Amino acid sequence: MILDVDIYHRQGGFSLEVRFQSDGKLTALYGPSGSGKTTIVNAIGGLVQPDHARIVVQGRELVDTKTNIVVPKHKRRIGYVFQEGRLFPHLNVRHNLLFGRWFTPSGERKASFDHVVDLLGITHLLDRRPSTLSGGEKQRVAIGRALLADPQLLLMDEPLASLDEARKSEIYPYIERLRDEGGVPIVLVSHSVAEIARLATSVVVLSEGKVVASGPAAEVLRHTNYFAQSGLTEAGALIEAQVSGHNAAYDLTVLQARAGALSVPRLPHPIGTILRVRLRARDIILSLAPPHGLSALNVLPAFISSIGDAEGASMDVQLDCGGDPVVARVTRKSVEELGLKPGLPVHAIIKSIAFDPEALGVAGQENI
Ligand SMILES: Nc1ncnc2c1ncn2[C@@H]1O[C@H](COP(=O)(O)OP(=O)(O)OP(=O)(O)O)[C@@H](O)[C@H]1O
Repeated sequence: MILDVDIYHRQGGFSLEVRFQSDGKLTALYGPSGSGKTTIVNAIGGLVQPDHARIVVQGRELVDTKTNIVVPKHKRRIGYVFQEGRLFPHLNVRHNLLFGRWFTPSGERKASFDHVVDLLGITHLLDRRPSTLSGGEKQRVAIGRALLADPQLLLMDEPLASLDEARKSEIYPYIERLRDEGGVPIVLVSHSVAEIARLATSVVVLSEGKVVASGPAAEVLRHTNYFAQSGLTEAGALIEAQVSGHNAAYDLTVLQARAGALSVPRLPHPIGTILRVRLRARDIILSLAPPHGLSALNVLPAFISSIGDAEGASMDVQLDCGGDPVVARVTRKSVEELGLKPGLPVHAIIKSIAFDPEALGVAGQENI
């Protein structure tokens, strides 16, 4: 187990009472403002001393208040990346990166400088000062600095929150590589369902200091009711699909998933690339009969596997599309009128807009 967390902590009028485990390479903590995400991260990192807790990282007990174990912050081997990079302005990138190393005992220095610099694409920036870097470049250097300290866990507290959408998209591939090739598990605090759908392998959903759901990303994201506020419209299924061809005449790329073939606006990825595709529940319509005369390109045959509880006017209908789990958010009225029930064969019509570039990420092996 990478992470085993059990915390009870009161601060002011807020009480945090959380218990979760994660074996994911990238565990996302998701929840509205004030739900306790930063407090958890700070308790793991040693910046907050919880009232009662047991925190185990990679089998190493960092805190157990029952037996009075509290490993001091500087001995926890936890890397931190904050929202703003917090680089030293008077040091160039190379010296900022090397700064992280000084605190690691020389016998435990494993991360190779060249590998980290290459992984994050910052080789050409080594002689520059932080003031000359873009926001995204600064964050990549901050991540590199944390990695070079050879942490057992990397905590990232909304590392992209201060960046605009273009800069975020620029940095996602590096976080994906870090997740897949960096060898250090990551805990990422995020407000954005789109971001966690792209990056996370495990998700912990928090609300008012409690865990609402936790588990593999694909499983948690399929339940739209966990994302009751801003995230509701972003939740849905995560499936893996392989680029199987490009259609130059129509500017389309064809992806092959277990669920079937999916056409999306042309992508730059070569044939064979495995992508993580997000099918938002709100972008899926159900039909009993195979549709005709429809502009949507993607229609997948499916069976209803279960129907969730009603949430106001809507319900989540969980589908089995050739082995791929897909979810459609439909009105209660439609569920009744169409007679939807488990076992019924249906056709899932996917509006092409669901395949925006943000919904596609390169999938590492076994990440879904
Ligand atoms: N030092 C403190 N003293 C008292 N209350 C605090 C303290 N630090 C945080 N809190 C309260 O604890 C609660 C959880 O805060 P926390 O920062 O963990 O939430 P969060 O989910 O990370 O929020 P955000 O997404 O806004 O960063 C909030 O109600 C906050 O006001």
